[in-house]
Amino acid sequence: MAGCITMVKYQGLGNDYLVLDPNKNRVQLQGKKIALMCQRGFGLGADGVLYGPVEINGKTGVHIFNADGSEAAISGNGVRIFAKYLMDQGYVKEKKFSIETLAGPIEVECLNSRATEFRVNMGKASFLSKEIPVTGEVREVINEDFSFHGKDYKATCLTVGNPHCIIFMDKVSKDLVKDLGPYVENADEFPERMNLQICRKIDTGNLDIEIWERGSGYTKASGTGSCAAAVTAYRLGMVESRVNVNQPGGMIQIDITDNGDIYMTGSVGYIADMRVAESFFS
Ligand SMILES: N[C@@H](CCC[C@H](N)C(=O)O)C(=O)O
Repeated sequence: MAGCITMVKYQGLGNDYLVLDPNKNRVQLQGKKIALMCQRGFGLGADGVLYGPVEINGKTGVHIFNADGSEAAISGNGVRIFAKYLMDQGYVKEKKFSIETLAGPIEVECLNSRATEFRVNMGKASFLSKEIPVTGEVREVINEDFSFHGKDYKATCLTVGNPHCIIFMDKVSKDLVKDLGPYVENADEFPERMNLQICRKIDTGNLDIEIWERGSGYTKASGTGSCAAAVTAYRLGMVESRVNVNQPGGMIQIDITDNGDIYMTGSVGYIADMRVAESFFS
């Protein structure tokens, strides 16, 4: 249809993204337009936008944007969604391939014929303050005292390509993370802002998390958030190396290898092909 932009909507455990393919559309992406696209009232409604396939470091890659238009180096659900998009569109025929992101190359493996299950090597985590980043002297930020919105918490911070703060609680809920999330996301200690997961240990093989995403707010699932929660619980000796991370949108399975690689296994669902009026981008 003349004068329209095509986008494809997918979800990973209810964490929904719009895929905008520059090979099929001539558009200039700007933060405020991404934010408008993601709005659930005046826009198409999504937790973020995946812009690709594009060339990153000479390889096939994707740019990942949050609902406020900010760019994230990595998204776990986003990478699984983009892997499905590449297969659905015929860009990729193999079952194992790599997707380049601003956090580096991510190895993905399609686990079924419908391309709805993927296993992803998300790389290694770092708890080092200067890599996350967290202000203050260089140290590992493990079970450290923080004060958010006038209340004291023990928190662990790490990067899995993007920054995460993990706070263990006896009870987690949507209300709790929505109350605390904005204060953690924008705390002075976090120069690049922060993703928050509040986390409850169910047993040595299961965690329960609620998520407040940097740049997107409350979401039903987070792949990198699942990795961050599992690796933190493992580092603190709370769980085994295989952890089911339960969250409102479903369960993501995390495997931590002896050399510290984090494997994430989870589902992806196609939602719709969308035609968007070009005026929407003007
Ligand atoms: N939901 C995503 C995380 C997206 C990026 C995050 N909001 C950030 O800004 O780092 C996931 O599945 O990892």
